[in-house]
Amino acid sequence: MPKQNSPGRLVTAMRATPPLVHCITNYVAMNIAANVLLAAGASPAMVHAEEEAGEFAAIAGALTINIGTLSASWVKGMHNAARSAARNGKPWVLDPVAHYASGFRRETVAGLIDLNPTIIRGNASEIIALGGAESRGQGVDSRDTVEQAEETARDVAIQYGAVVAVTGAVDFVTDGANAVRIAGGSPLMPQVTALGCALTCLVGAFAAIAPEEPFDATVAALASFAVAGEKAAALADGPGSFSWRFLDALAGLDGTTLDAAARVTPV
Ligand SMILES: Nc1ncnc2c1ncn2[C@@H]1O[C@H](COP(=O)(O)OP(=O)(O)O)[C@@H](O)[C@H]1O
Ligand SMILES: Cc1ncsc1CCOP(=O)(O)O
Ligand SMILES: [Mg+2]
Repeated sequence: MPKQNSPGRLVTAMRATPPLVHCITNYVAMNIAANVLLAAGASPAMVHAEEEAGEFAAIAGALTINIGTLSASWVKGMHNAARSAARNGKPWVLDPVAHYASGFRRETVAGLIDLNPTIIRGNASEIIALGGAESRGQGVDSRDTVEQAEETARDVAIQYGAVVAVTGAVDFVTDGANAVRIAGGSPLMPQVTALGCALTCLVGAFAAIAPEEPFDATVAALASFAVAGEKAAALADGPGSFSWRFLDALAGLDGTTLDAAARVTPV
């Protein structure tokens, strides 16, 4: 019998019943995010048009919203989708990519947070800035460490009633009361563009599998990336070969392997 909190049980459940995941993500991430979801056993759909995003969120198991490449029309689609997810009791995940970089991004994230994301996933600079603390972030990459973001992550989780995941060398997940660190992965991961965005979509896939357990769903997604990343890096020559090896490693991951290899430590 798997342990109650084992991330592997959610991997097994996903392979048994592939969830439909509604992803509003950026142009850079669309392809790799869809491939990551397929490798993990989920069914991705990239749907951002304001004319259909609300309708689609109602039929998907979960929604993910990423502000990486914004336009006014996309923001309307995001609002329609987030409102529809809330109306239909579907979890939704926010990825506030470089939200400190412009007024448009700041306003967009403020508006989306008002729509109550279930989970927020970002790198350290993004989460620090979300809590109003001093962030060194400029573009899409983090310039801060996860450790520096942990206290703010707890505050953000409490303030917005969301599970908050900060990713980096060692990931941190909190709902304000509970917290874990997840070790693993590889320094090659931030060398492959949009892997963080793809992870946000995978968090959505696990949230669709376990909508009542957003904390465990987030841990399962991050632990899957940590274990697959470590495995891929062991044989990779650089970011190019890492990228395809990572997809293969994710596709080969099953629940038992994940539970044996995941390094999840309560804080
Ligand atoms: N130095 C590192 N060592 C190991 N894993 C890392 C490292 N940096 C990032 N990762 C992993 O890369 C993935 C994407 O995280 P991150 O790079 O923080 O997101 P983003 O692409 O949004 O900035 C996560 O699974 C994270 O754990
Ligand atoms: C390069 C770039 N520019 C806008 S979105 C994007 C991708 C960011 O991906 P990630 O947040 O996973 O590094
Ligand atoms: Mg990112």
